[in-house]
Amino acid sequence: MKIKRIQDAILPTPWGKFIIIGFEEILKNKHHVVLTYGDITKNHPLLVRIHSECLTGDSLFSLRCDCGEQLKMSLMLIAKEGQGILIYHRQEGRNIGLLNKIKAYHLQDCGLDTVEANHKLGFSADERDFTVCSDILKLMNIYKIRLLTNNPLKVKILNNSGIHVVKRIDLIIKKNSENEKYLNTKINKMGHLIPN
Ligand SMILES: Nc1nc2c(ncn2[C@@H]2O[C@H](COP(=O)(O)OP(=O)(O)OP(=O)(O)O)[C@@H](O)[C@H]2O)c(=O)[nH]1
Ligand SMILES: [Zn+2]
Repeated sequence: MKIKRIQDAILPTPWGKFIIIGFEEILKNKHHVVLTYGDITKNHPLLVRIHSECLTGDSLFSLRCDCGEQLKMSLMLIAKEGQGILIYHRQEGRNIGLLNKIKAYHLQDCGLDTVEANHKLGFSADERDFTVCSDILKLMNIYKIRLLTNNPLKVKILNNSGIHVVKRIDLIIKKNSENEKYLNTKINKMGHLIPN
């Protein structure tokens, strides 16, 4: 396994006290973060969110996407349940990186959708690799999960990697005029299960 658990610490949030755990992806010198809540040895299949890094949505209040609201809702649902984990998967912009994502946003300002913009920049629609997520789950002895996501592809990828996703749980955020086109593209071109 190419990951190493580096350090645990307490992370108080508006929804309660989580434990933050820093992981290092050794060969890539890349850092990931896991938040756990409660006794995660209990109540398996465990409630899990794999949240892909979105600096603009998670930290800068962007309304272009649903990430910030999904992040908050995930932490709230995990705390409400009493135990669970969130993997903060540091593959910004579906793994094209922050600067390319800003280029993709500019192309979207010019009329392209999120998939067309990625293609124009020479990337596939989704460049993410979820191996590190299943490696982290296995390292933490978590093999059966209920996954918070609207993306059935994530479920398929995890199932194929030896993590049994017993249930997919919707994480629907209300559409607004700023994120409507983005969400509709995810529904129409990327197979996300979000009500129209
Ligand atoms: N390339 C690119 N990435 C984007 C764009 N908008 C958001 N992202 C990134 O998309 C990732 C989140 O992926 P989404 O497609 O929104 O959702 P998902 O993770 O597949 O599915 P959920 O589990 O339902 O959230 C984050 O890494 C964001 O930074 C965009 O316009 N272009
Ligand atoms: Zn986002």
